[in-house]
Amino acid sequence: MENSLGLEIIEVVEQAAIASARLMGKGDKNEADRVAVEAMRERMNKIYMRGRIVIGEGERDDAPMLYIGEEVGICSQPNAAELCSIDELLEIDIAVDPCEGTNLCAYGQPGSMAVLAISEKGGLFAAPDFYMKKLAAPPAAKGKVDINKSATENLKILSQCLDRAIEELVVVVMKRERHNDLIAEIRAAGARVALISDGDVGAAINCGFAGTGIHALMGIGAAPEGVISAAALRCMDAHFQGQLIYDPAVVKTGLIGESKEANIDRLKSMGINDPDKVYTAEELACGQNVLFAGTGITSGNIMDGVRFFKGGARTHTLVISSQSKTARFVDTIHMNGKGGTIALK
Ligand SMILES: O=C(COP(=O)(O)O)[C@@H](O)[C@H](O)[C@H](O)[C@H](O)COP(=O)(O)O
Ligand SMILES: [Mn+2]
Ligand SMILES: [Mn+2]
Repeated sequence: MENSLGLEIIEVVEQAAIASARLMGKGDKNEADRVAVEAMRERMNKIYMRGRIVIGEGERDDAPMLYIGEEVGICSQPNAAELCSIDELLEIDIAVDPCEGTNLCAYGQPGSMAVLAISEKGGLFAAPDFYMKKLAAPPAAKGKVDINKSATENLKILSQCLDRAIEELVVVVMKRERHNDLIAEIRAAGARVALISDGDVGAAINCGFAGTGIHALMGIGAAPEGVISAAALRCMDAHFQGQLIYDPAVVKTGLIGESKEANIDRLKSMGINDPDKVYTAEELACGQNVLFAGTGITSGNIMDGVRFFKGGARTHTLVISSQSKTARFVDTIHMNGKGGTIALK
């Protein structure tokens, strides 16, 4: 999968990032999202693959978005058998967030990125558009920290696993009312809190690398983003746990259905009978082969954002593979064919 689709998948996130980056700082998050979706779909439909979106923009069957269940790629066409090889006809599941951190992009803030994860059919958890309580931590703490433990206990464990004082730990938390108690607890335990307005996929991935200055992600974000984060962290052997949040009272903001009871029924109808189950990274991205790719739209801790120059654009992409156990940084110069000097710096 990595060999046959790797480069194509990189171009999918690169094209989405370039499209969104043209709208960076324009204050229009919906448009930044729309162009990324269109660019992603256009590029995906040029790939010899039989793809199905399992995490996308929702079940909108006639919306011009990458909707859940949408089939993408040349080998999804009815006459695919004539066009594609047996390998290309293998079904691929895809989780996308064409513009993760639309607000960040729209307001010219760091950390927005175009991301996706792929695996063979059934290899990614088809999470409902609910919220998810998340815990991400570095490989050294994998399986040792636990989302069922308090933040205070987890910070003690992290401190031992990383061999640094709690005061030297930084935990990323989304700045939301629902996290006020969590933030107070982390601070009281002695650790430092990095508050983010958006973009918890990037925050989770930061935990997988040493040297980012980020040691954990705690709190509640969106479930689809949780699956994409889990895919990346599973490939890195880092820690990720997620638990669906179905009670609107816990989330405080955002619309997640009429009531807790109605949400439990919705989960049951999707085959999720234990709504309180804690999922590991390996359960959320259980495929034998999992590939994550993300291109910076605006610059962040790990990836540079898109830089435009007279003759084209330059992108920075992170590709993480469970198959080859690699995290690759791909620095691409896109030439628009109209001449102009390529700036190396
Ligand atoms: O910040 C986020 C927004 O994602 P997007 O809509 O693709 O730009 C995500 O990283 C969050 O995980 C999540 O969507 C968020 O926490 C849910 O929104 P909110 O109700 O504002 O907390
Ligand atoms: Mn997102
Ligand atoms: Mn998005």
